Amino acid sequence: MYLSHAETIRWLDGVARLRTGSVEVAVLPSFTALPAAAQALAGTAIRYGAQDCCWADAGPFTGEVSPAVLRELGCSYVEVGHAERRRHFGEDDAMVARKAAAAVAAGLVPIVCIGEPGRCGPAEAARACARQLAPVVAATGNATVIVAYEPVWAIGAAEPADPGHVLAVLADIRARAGKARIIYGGSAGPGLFKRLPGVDGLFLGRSALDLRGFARTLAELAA
Ligand SMILES: O=C(CO)COP(=O)(O)O
Repeated sequence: MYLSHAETIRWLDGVARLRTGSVEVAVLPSFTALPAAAQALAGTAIRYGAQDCCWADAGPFTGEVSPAVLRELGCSYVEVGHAERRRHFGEDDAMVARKAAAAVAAGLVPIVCIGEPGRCGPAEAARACARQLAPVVAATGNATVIVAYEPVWAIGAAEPADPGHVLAVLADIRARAGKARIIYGGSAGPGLFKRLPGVDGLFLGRSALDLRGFARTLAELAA
């Protein structure tokens, strides 16, 4: 929720012109911009998705957005369990797991956000992530899932988490997450990817809003 609708449309037009090479790129704009994303990204390899969804496809859930409708709008992905959803909107691990399962059932790939809430060592962080991940793994089985490891304290911060910390927690997540791809988020941007060997991708917040920075990060992933 950093951009106005008009700014989002201009940003999507810029995203459509990015050179993605071999890198899989997906953008997750506000719900209200999804039809514009479909239009702007048509004919490109860039996929799009939403930042949240309901755990039900239809019914009396005023104000919620159905995963089936997201699929109908051409979404490939949906983010669930972002730290801000957990903190401001009371989402708990069980609810996030239900959302992930509903996304899978609707034909979407859930991007499930997990991460320790405060600064701590990698062992404690891994325990927090394991608690968040377990119900998701139980609810989604063998389905394709992307896990976004985002230490909550590194989101919106000046710097990403230390690569040593990230890689230690990532190893533990990988052991629990089956074949899920694992991406890192939390003040990610240019210069980070090469410092995180073994991570499957990056989850960009603010830095993607600057298209030149986005392009630089993409070039580093393609290298
Ligand atoms: O939460 C994030 C992506 O969803 C990360 O945001 P920042 O990259 O702005 O820290």
